[in-house]
Amino acid sequence: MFSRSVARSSSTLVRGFASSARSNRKVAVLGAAGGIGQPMSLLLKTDPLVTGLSLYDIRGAPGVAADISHVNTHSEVKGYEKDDIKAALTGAEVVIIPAGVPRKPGMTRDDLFNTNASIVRDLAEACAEYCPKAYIGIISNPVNSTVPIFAEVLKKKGVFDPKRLFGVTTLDVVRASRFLGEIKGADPKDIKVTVVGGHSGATIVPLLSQTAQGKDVSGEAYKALVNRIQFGGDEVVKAKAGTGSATLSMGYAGARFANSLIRALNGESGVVEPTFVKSPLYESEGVAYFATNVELGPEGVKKINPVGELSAEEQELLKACLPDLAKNIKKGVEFATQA
Ligand SMILES: NC(=O)C1=CN([C@@H]2O[C@H](COP(=O)(O)OP(=O)(O)OC[C@H]3O[C@@H](n4cnc5c(N)ncnc54)[C@H](O)[C@@H]3O)[C@@H](O)[C@H]2O)C=CC1
Ligand SMILES: O=C([O-])CC(=O)C(=O)O
Repeated sequence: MFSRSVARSSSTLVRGFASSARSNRKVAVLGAAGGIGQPMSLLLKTDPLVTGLSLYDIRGAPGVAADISHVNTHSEVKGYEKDDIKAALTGAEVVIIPAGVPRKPGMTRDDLFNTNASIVRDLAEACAEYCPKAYIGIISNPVNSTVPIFAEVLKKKGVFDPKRLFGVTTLDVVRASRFLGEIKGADPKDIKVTVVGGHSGATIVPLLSQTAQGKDVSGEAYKALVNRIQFGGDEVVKAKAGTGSATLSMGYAGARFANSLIRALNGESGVVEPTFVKSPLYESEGVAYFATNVELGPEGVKKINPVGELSAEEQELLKACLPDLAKNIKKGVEFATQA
């Protein structure tokens, strides 16, 4: 489906995965049999840069792996049962984690904390033990808290490297480019919107003023667009009416993030993805993790870009984001350090 020659000339998943120098890259997906895990694993199977896929879940991963393994691309696929996490993680260079429960209508992402915090903590312990040098992308919500939890566990185990841990916020930029494209009648592939902050409601801060197509959106249209980007997840939760949250668009976004990361690890320069990482930008305000455009390199995080020039509206959005984000981060840190 994604041919190598087409992939080389493309920078987006729409035409195929962007590709760079060939290397061996084993990717583990934890939560691989779930709503996100399955389509994301399928997309990773079609990525020419992924040479091995290790699919782990507490239930159902061997079946998903058997199914995906028939797709005729070169990578090897293996599925692992609940007690096989050691084998699943050993040798993994990139680990993407969508394990955990999704929202139902009426819930916030923070309402998932009680269930997902301990899932993420346990998976962090396993990663610390079996793949301490891996580059890890966290999808499990609430991302604003699960990333700090993961970091604290790695710190306790003495293996935390802030350059290797990422909260996956790619879906926010995917949505922003699609929604802005819709109102402008433009192809989303030509629209790049920087989205900063965190990954829930008011902590999601789109910087429309920094895009050619977004800077003249104003008044009610601006408010509606910002609201749709901030609450795009709720739109899907409502439409799915109790059966879950975004899975297919997240599978796409997660595979895109993994592809960018691997291209950077392979030495491609100029790979930039927005992602929620340990960041100095607002640390003095109690916000030790923050999403901005991050330049990725062979070491993982190469350069954390500042937010850049903000409009008056965006300054207000950022002001509203920071205290919420600080609370979410503190909650995660306290959970992991007290546990
Ligand atoms: N970062 C983001 O932008 C987004 C994050 N999410 C979050 O992703 C998470 C997963 O969502 P879905 O795939 O829709 O849920 P799902 O319920 O369909 O799948 C989750 C999978 O995780 C597995 N699982 C549970 N505990 C596990 C453990 N300890 N180890 C390995 N696997 C485990 C389950 O068996 C299940 O197969 C949710 O927390 C959701 O809120 C969802 C959409 C976007
Ligand atoms: O809304 C949710 O719960 C899932 C999510 O993070 C998203 O779709 O952005």
